[in-house]
Amino acid sequence: MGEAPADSFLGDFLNGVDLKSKGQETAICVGSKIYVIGGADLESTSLIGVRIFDKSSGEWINPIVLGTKPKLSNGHSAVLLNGDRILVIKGNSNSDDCFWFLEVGTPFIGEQERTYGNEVVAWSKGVLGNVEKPIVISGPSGVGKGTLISKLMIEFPSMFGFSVSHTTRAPREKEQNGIHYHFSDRSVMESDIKDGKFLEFASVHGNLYGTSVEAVEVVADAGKRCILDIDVQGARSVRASSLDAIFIFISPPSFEELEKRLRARATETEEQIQKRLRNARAELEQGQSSGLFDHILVNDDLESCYENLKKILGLTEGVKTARKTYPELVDLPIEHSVSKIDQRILINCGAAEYHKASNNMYALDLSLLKGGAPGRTRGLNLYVVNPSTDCVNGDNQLS
Ligand SMILES: Nc1nc2c(ncn2[C@@H]2O[C@H](COP(=O)(O)OP(=O)(O)O)[C@@H](O)[C@H]2O)c(=O)[nH]1
Ligand SMILES: Nc1ncnc2c1ncn2[C@@H]1O[C@H](COP(=O)(O)OP(=O)(O)O)[C@@H](O)[C@H]1O
Repeated sequence: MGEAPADSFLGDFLNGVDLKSKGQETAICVGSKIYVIGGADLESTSLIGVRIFDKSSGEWINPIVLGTKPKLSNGHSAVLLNGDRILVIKGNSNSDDCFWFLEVGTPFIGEQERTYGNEVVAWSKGVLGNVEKPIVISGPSGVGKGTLISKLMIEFPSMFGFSVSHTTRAPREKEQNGIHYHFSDRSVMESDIKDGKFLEFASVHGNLYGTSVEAVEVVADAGKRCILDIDVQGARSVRASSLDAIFIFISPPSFEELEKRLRARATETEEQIQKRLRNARAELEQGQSSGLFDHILVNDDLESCYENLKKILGLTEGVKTARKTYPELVDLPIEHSVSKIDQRILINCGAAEYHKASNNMYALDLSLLKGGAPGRTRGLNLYVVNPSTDCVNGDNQLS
């Protein structure tokens, strides 16, 4: 791409609140860089593209773009938040495809830029409402993690979803691809890890295991609470990631009992059993002493351990369905304007007769934002503003 002096470049865009737009493109200034969002993506013309104009060098940069990219719409608006991420609001889209975040300076981006040695930006889709925190379950092989998770999924089918990991280990007799694991080639998995498609990965008992961003997202998008069965190294990586989760370590009543269960399961060769038992000692030590886990449960009697697990998860009698807190669906018109007041974004749809959105003004509360790239940005609260009864007072409070 050619060079363009910054001022003449910005002159092509309309002025707005932190927002300059030109047809289907918006330009947002962050420090010495201008992020131009819209237009053709390098991979596909149906996706929103991102390029950066560096004011200090006068050069255009094509950054590495991580995360799922949003589909192009006829118009969007963009607002800079906290100087490190850009909220993109797409017109003519349903509420589940309306709000996107382009991270440009978050700690995640800093980390990725160090890895890639290149300019990086990352998309994450904004999710309305509050799905409860994912649950990370760790513990040595044979302790009963899978058994406890199956019990939860059977008793609460609409509430929990399992994060299906990728692994390079061979399937066991009753395991199905895509249900228990995505059984993968090491080279494919390694290349996907390099492309930023994994939330975490680890080498466990000689094989590669990993949680893809997608595995967690599909569960959350279905409005379900995600359960991850991963090893202690994976739990540590998730703790350091943007995924805000509850961490539970399952411990055996004794090492002898663990060995008994592992042998009785009869799914591993003697050599594999020996390897798992060796690793179990280290895992038990780390799991119980690292402070990484919020809860440690001893799986002695299965039923009482299961009851304790349910207590931790707040599952009392009568709670059987997912508590979905999604607000009504909205379909914002292409022509809309946005303004930012503290942690709230006001979206003005203009006169009702010109568009099919059923309301004129919405407020998007961002004060409880959680997560972010490479996963989803959650906790968006959208509500209708009634101008005749609601007002924005001097403290910038919408009341
Ligand atoms: N880090 C990480 N560990 C995983 C993942 N999936 C499974 N594991 C862990 O890998 C270990 C071996 O799992 P598996 O081969 O199914 O054997 P099992 O634990 O004996 O049933 C267990 O500690 C799992 O928790 C993953 O996606 N990431
Ligand atoms: N509390 C328990 N008491 C006795 N056996 C158990 C208990 N929990 C699980 N098991 C058995 O131990 C074996 C290992 O359990 P599994 O859920 O496969 O462990 P993990 O997923 O942690 O590797 C299985 O045969 C399972 O039926």
